This record gives sequence, structure tokens and C-alpha cells, in this order.
Amino acid sequence: MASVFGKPRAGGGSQSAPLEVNLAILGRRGAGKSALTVKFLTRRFISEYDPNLEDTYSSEETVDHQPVHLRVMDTADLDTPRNCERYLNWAHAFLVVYSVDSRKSFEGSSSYLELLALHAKETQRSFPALLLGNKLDMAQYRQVTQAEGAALAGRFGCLFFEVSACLDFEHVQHVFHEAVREARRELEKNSLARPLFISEERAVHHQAPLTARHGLASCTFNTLSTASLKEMPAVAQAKLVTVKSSRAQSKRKAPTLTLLKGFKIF
Ligand SMILES: Nc1nc2c(ncn2[C@@H]2O[C@H](COP(=O)(O)OP(=O)(O)OP(=O)(O)O)[C@@H](O)[C@H]2O)c(=O)[nH]1
Repeated sequence: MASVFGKPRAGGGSQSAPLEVNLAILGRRGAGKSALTVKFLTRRFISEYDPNLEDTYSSEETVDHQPVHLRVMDTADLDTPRNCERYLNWAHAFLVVYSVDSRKSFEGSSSYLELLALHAKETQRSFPALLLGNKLDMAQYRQVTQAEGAALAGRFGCLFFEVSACLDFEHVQHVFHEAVREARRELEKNSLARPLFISEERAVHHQAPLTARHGLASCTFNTLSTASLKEMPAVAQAKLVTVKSSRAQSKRKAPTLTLLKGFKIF
């Protein structure tokens, strides 16, 4: 995986291997997923992103004095959850983002939380999710109150924050680190919750256990995926490569390093 953004690895010591955490950012188009991801990784707010691109970034973080190898998948669903298995089977924790100035995006975040709850029920595991009301700087155009956000989060038992990708970095960083803490707690609680890795690129067909039965008709699993997910057999044998979503595969012609419009990534 290309180490795209973020901080370099901390000093070349003989420390123990960092904790590995996969974090998926979910939400309707325009909620600010890319802006928050870029803010976290670069401390910068960049206003224009290609909405069709999706990729996974890695960053070396230190959370509560512990080194963490964090991977962030900035997803690019259309208006509803699609081909969800690419992140459901990959992430240890989820950030579900809506925009405080958009009721539609708030309703979209509710669908994502329902999807996660259903996934947890089906796999009999719990997946930490944080609900984020983004664009707090646009509070004068609010369509969603803070109380509504808190109530939705409460309904699904997740943490809730209001943030802005164009205000202070520390607040955004705090939220991402909270997601790492949640994931770490869950991983520690369940030592069987081993990370997934991509073994090879190969077409696989999935049945659709999460579809209409639960009213999630738009979340179709009966699609062509480019990645075959397997449980990690042992750390030493695992080969990790960049996750490529089916949507990214079909839409993306540009190489990974030109992911963000007008933004050079080294
Ligand atoms: N004012 C303000 N604008 C924001 C903020 N976050 C994102 N935006 C703007 O909202 C628009 C959508 O942001 P994106 O980060 O592309 O949203 P996204 O959720 O990644 O959307 P897709 O890529 O379409 O899935 C862009 O014009 C951003 O500049 C924010 O916190 N405040």
C-alpha cells in the first residue's frame, strides 16, 4: 500500500509492532468525508474533491502513547450504501458523517447506522461507529440540530461529535483518535477479531443477506468485487495491499497518487 499522506513512521526503533486499525468513513455524497479525511491526514482543508474516487490511506499515529498504523478508507458510495462488503468486512471502526446543513445527509447517516447495526447482528460482533455532524462552521444554515444528532447516536449506541473540516485540526484529530480508541477496545475485548487482508484480486460473487429483507434494498451484495477477503492466518504470512473498491475500479482511470483533484500527493 502506498503510504500516501500523513506522518512518517516514528523513529526507527525496535519497538513492538504498532496496532493496526482500519477505519472506514461513510456517509452521503457531499457530507464532507474527503474533506475530513484530508484534514486529518494533512491538517489542511481542500475544498474540491473528485466525488467518484475512493481510496485507502495509511498514517502512522500515536494514540495514548501507543503507535498505531491507521488505514482510512474514504468511501465513495453514491446516495445510498452500495457494495457495502468492501468496507463492512474490512473496517474495525466506522465514522458515519452527515452535514449539519443538510437534512438529506442526516437521513443518509441513519441508513448507514442501520446497515452497521444489521451487520453487527448478522456477524454477532460489535463494530464501533462514531456519528459526525460535519460543517459546524455552517451552523447558521443548520437543518439538523445538535439534539437530533445526539438522539440518533444514542439510538445506535455510538459516540457523537459535531466537527468542521475547515476549522481546527485538533478537533478533527480528536475524533479520529477516538475512533482508534473504540476500535482498540473492541479488538482487545475480542481477541478473535483479527484484521482482514486482501489475498489477491479476483472476481467474487456475494449473495445478498442484507438486502430487502431488512429494508436495505440499495445495499446489494450481489455484485462483482475486485477483492477477495480472508481472515489473516498469521501475522507473518499476511500480505497487505491497497483495498480497491468495485466502484473505484470501474470509475478510476487515474493512478492512486492523483486521487484528489488539484492536490499533489507524495
Ligand atoms: N463549509 C464547509 N464545507 C465543507 C466542509 N467539509 C466539506 N465541505 C465542502 O463540502 C463539499 C463536499 O465535501 P467532500 O469532502 O467532497 O464530501 P464527501 O462526503 O467526500 O462527498 P463525495 O466525495 O461526493 O462522497 C466540498 O465542496 C467541500 O469543500 C466543512 O466542514 N465546512
